[in-house]
Amino acid sequence: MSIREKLDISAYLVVGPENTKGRPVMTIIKDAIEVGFTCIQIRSKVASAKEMIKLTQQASEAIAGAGKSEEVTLLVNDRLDVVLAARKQGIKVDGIHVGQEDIPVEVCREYLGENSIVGLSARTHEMLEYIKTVDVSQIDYFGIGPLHETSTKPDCGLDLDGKVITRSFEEISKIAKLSPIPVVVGGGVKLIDIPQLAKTGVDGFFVVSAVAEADDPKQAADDLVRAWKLYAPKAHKDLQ
Ligand SMILES: Cc1ncc(COP(=O)(O)OP(=O)(O)O)c(N)n1
Ligand SMILES: Cc1ncsc1CCOP(=O)(O)O
Ligand SMILES: [Mg+2]
Repeated sequence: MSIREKLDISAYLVVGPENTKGRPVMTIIKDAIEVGFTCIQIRSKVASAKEMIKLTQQASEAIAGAGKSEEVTLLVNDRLDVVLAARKQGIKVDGIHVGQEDIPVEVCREYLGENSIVGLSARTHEMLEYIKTVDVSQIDYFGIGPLHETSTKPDCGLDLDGKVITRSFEEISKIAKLSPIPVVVGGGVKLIDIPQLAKTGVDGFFVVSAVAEADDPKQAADDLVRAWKLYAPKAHKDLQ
């Protein structure tokens, strides 16, 4: 099976050095992988290209060290240059996540090739219509949100008039039904949201602070994974 066919975005950690309260990014990534996170995105708005490549390499090694190279997907946020440079160095990195203001998905696909993951943040304005009608031929999943406003990304969900639009569970359910490709929801997601979020039928949740800022990141990650598996209709029930 190709990495695109077996993509699992059910428990998705987005993380960079600015999110960990000074703790090593790699410890948090290792903890998340160990308890069952299925996707890791390296995201930093402050790290240099060199630092991003190093983080990508360390994350890739952490995934391999856990024996999960075939099941945990490693993506880089925004930085096509970092993915290409990492691959050039022989690092296994599976693809990229981009937003509406980033490098177009067609360009990402052209440079990364068919056997890569390209994730896209859905447009905030008239999201439902956008999800129904946009050409998804180059995309593997949509990132949508926010569920709640979040200080991790204060501009998340900013509509054309400058107001932050959060998404209700009802709206998320509609999106899950209508989207031709998998959907992952993030932005303010906490453990308490997981039961309702899982029942909307989306394919997963993504978090930064619920894990990276937690007093005990490993416990927080474990709680999230267990809750998702308990409540998501599509999830494996192996932890019950
Ligand atoms: C899984 C996932 N979904 C959405 C985003 C947000 O991407 P974007 O809109 O490009 O914003 P930045 O993350 O680049 O600030 C994401 N990173 N991951
Ligand atoms: C919506 C979004 N997109 C990329 S980071 C982010 C914020 C998620 O952060 P948190 O899980 O800390 O609310
Ligand atoms: Mg982006």
